[in-house]
Order: sequence, then C-alpha cells, then structure tokens
Amino acid sequence: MTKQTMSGPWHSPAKLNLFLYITGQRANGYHDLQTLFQFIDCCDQLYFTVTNDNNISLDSQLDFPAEDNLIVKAARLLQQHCAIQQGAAIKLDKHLPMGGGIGGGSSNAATALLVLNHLWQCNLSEQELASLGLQLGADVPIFIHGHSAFAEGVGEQVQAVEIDEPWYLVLHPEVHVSTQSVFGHPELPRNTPKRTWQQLLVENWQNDCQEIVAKVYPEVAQALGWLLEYAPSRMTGTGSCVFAAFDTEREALSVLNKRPKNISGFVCKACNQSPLHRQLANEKTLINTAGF
Ligand SMILES: C[C@@](CO)(OP(=O)(O)O)[C@H](O)COP(=O)(O)OP(=O)(O)OC[C@H]1O[C@@H](n2ccc(N)nc2=O)[C@H](O)[C@@H]1O
Ligand SMILES: Nc1ncnc2c1ncn2[C@@H]1O[C@H](COP(=O)(O)OP(=O)(O)O)[C@@H](O)[C@H]1O
Repeated sequence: MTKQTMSGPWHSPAKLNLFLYITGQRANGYHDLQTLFQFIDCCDQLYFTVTNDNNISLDSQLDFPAEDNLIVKAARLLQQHCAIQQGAAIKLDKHLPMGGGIGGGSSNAATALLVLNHLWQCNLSEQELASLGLQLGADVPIFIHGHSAFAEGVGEQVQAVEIDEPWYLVLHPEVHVSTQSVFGHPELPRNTPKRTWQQLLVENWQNDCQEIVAKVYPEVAQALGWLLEYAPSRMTGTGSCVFAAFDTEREALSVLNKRPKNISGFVCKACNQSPLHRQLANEKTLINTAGF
C-alpha cells in the first residue's frame, strides 16, 4: 500500500456577529435574522490524510464522540453526496472556545468540506458546498463563502460586504451558552423591524440575544459590564463571548491585560477574507471566489 501524505495545517477561523437582529420566527421554529459576520484571525487547525478505504476518522482533544463532531458529519456528507470511494484521517487542533458564539464548530465543518472537496477532487462549486453545509448548521455557508457578509433568513441569504478591519478584544466568560436554549427563551425579542443594509450600516449595532443571555448568565453580564468601561461592547451570536473594537493591537492588549482574573480573553485582527480562503487561493483550488 502506498504511504499517504498529510495535508495541513488548514485554518478554521472564528467569526464575530457585529450585529444580530431577530426579525421573525418561521413555522418550523427557526428564527429569521439580520446579522453581520466578520472573520477574525484566531483559528483552529485541521490536518487531513486521504485514505484508500472509505473510513472517516477524527483525532481531537474533545471529550465527545467523533461521530457527533461536525467535522466527521461534514466529511461523510460530502463523501456520500459525491460517491467518493476514498476516506480521510483527520486531526483537529482546537484553540477556539466552544459554545462562545464565535462559530468554531461551523467553521470546522466548512474547512472539512472545502479541503476535502479539493483533496478528493469532488469539484463542487462554492454554492454547492454552501448548500451541503446548510444541512449541518445555519452558519456553515458563511464559512464556505469566506468573506465578511450581511446575512438574512437563517443565514442562507448572504451578501459579501467590505467593512473596517479593526483589532478586537474578545472576552470569553467560562460558560457554555446553548444556541437552542437562547432561541427557545420566551422573553427573546423576535420582532425587530427589518431594515436595509444601508440603514443598518449607519446605526449603533446591537444584538437582540444579549439582554436575555446576560440575565441568565451573570458571567456574561460581568464581562460585558467590565468591557463597557473601556469601549462600546457587544455579545457575538448567542454568546457567551463579548467583544470591543480598537484601532490598534496595542490598545486592545493593554485593556486585555487589565481584565479580571476569572475571565479569559484574546486579541485578534478582523479580516474580511477568511484566512482559510487566503490559503485556498494560494493553492488555486477555489472554483468561485467572486461576490457570491
Ligand atoms: C444565531 C447564530 C449567529 O451566528 O448563533 P451562534 O450559534 O453563532 O451563537 C447562528 O446563526 C446559529 O447557527 P448554528 O449554531 O449553526 O445553529 P444551528 O445548529 O443551525 O441551530 C441550533 C438551534 O438554534 C435554533 N435556531 C438557530 C438558528 C436560527 N436562525 N433560528 C433558530 O431558532 C434552532 O432551535 C436550532 O435547533
Ligand atoms: N468541531 C467542533 N468544534 C466545536 N464544537 C463542535 C464541533 N462539532 C460539534 N460541536 C458541538 O457544537 C457545539 C457548539 O460549538 P461552537 O460552534 O464552538 O459554538 P458556537 O455555535 O456557540 O460558536 C459544541 O458544544 C459541540 O457540542
């Protein structure tokens, strides 16, 4: 048998929701959103070895079964969709906090779809991969497209946008917030009026989930209250992470260094193009990188 080579490290970046508004609820229970996604240069790393059998395996430090991991689900979905006979041995180096609203799981799934599409030579377009990804989670298509985006619907209607790329200080209160429980909360505001991108662009951005999450999780309220002393701050996604923008890395780091001991955090740079897509573009593997 020929020895297979390992491909990687491949980046799997986090995102922030710079604003998040809930504009309605569908008959199936899912919520209609208006949200602005931006990538940050804080990433997990994935490694892939193509195998000759059709087995998908995952080596990770996570304490839940590989079968439940979105990486394995993504690999199987692509393998079945394209009737691929090969398999993959995948390794994950996890750095991103989980359940923090920075999208690590969705990002890992998107990285697996994009990289295996390349390594297995499936030749699916970005749009086809995004449709597959949507079956795994509402945020996966954004990570497939790989550009800052204004998203509507449940995240499937996306418009690429160019916005400022500041430095962010992200605080991670040590609580895991379940997306499902936030969307199921009876007091969640669900009827924020829909606005156009041009209207939203000039407003003070907010997150409709923030008030409920801060009420249920005092750790989130504490982190937010502390950060607000230094800069306008908000929660990302359904929490628990909160963030503030700074002009320079130095300013962000100086605030980070003053944080209370019980809150972890990091400083990162915003990037309108996903770090993974920069890598893929270098490999000239992307079929369609234009404006989706
Ligand atoms: C709201 C966001 C913003 O980025 O929150 P974060 O998860 O990143 O914090 C995401 O769109 C979340 O996407 P994702 O985390 O993929 O959610 P999913 O797995 O699809 O959904 C988890 C559960 O949340 C609820 N849900 C999710 C998305 C949505 N637009 N409406 C919902 O009601 C549903 O009950 C669903 O079963
Ligand atoms: N590869 C993965 N990385 C992180 N979480 C994953 C992964 N696969 C499945 N999950 C599940 O998804 C949940 C939410 O993870 P994550 O995407 O990090 O949070 P969020 O959606 O809040 O940003 C985790 O608690 C875990 O149960």
